[in-house]
Amino acid sequence: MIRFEQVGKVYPDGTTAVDGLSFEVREGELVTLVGPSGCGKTTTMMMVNRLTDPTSGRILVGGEDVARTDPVRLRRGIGYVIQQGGLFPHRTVLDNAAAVPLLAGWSRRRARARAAELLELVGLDPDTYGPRYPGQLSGGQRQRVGVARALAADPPVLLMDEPFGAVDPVVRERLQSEFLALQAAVRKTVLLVTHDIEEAVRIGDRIAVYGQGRVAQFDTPAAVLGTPASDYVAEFVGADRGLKRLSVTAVEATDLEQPPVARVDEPAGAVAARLRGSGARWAVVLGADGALHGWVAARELDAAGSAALVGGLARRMEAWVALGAPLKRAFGEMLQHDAGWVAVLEGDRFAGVLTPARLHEALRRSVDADARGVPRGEVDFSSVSDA
Ligand SMILES: Nc1ncnc2c1ncn2[C@@H]1O[C@H](COP(=O)(O)OP(=O)(O)OP(=O)(O)O)[C@@H](O)[C@H]1O
Repeated sequence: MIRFEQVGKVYPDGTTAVDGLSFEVREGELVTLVGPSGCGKTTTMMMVNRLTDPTSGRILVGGEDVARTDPVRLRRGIGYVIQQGGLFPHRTVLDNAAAVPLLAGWSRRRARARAAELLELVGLDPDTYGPRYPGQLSGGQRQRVGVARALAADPPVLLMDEPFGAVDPVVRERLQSEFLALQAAVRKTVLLVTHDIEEAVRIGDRIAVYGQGRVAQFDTPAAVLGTPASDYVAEFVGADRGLKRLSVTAVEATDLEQPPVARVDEPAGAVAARLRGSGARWAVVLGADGALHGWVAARELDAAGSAALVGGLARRMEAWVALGAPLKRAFGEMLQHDAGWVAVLEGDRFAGVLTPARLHEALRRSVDADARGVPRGEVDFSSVSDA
């Protein structure tokens, strides 16, 4: 969808910003460009929508050479999100979000209706935030408006330059999750610049790791972490790449243990006897439909009358993740709730539990798979919640 063919850029003062760039962003794919400051990431991006032109090679968007495409027409199909949102300070949030459709000649009414829809989509209530000015928003809210504005004309391609750069780490992670959920729904072809390797591996389908003006490695996050192409890449992704791997390895069904299970409508006595038989100290409690209801301790079953129903004794399951979520999320849940395990759900059905030992095995499996070049289960980021 976006294809770089031997692209080079030398600025008029003689600075070589990029040299010999060749890679392709497939339709619906999110590629992150990551690298140290000044390595040519922004220049790469600006050549796609012709804010600057290459001095050698060519760039194709949807099969068309951008050098032969009228810049105005080209930019209509390419949303652009820049750091801090790049909003017009003297226009309301609603009018900022409506800016691109208005430029494209939509009526004010239709553009505003579309803007309101997009604000809603990025989690901003249009009635509350629409009439405000950018100065009256938090950094994270401004970024969201920036994303809404870029999406308003429904362009197939999105360029994002450090879109989550100007906010604190907690907001940043939330914006990333929200954006990934949004991207799962809208499936744009995205080129996203960041200098944060953590962000690059978390959200990229593939990553281009930049050295000075060149791509040092172009591959999936798992491959970049697992088998860095050079010492430069290894150093850039960092010594803690084992930890980063937690972000890109999914919780799979085979990682799970199956604890004893009880139904809400079972009497406590029967379940207590079952647990005594197996030596287990607790059981997972499921509703009649197989959905997770909570958990119950053997001690509490013993203390209750044997005819009491398990459903009334169960406690809420605080620590849980969805199947396909990254291991990092599962580990985070364990730490946050001081839990020895987390429940894993598939939809709202209980799939099993992940224990620290199983988490460690999953991580090993992921390292081994990379060593053998075996593709691993995909991390389902839509399952990443902000709770
Ligand atoms: N208009 C320009 N004229 C001359 N040199 C430029 C111009 N714009 C950028 N450069 C140079 O080109 C190189 C690449 O810059 P670019 O902004 O693409 O890097 P970057 O990787 O996006 O950096 P950062 O992460 O700091 O934004 C740098 O050496 C920069 O100084």
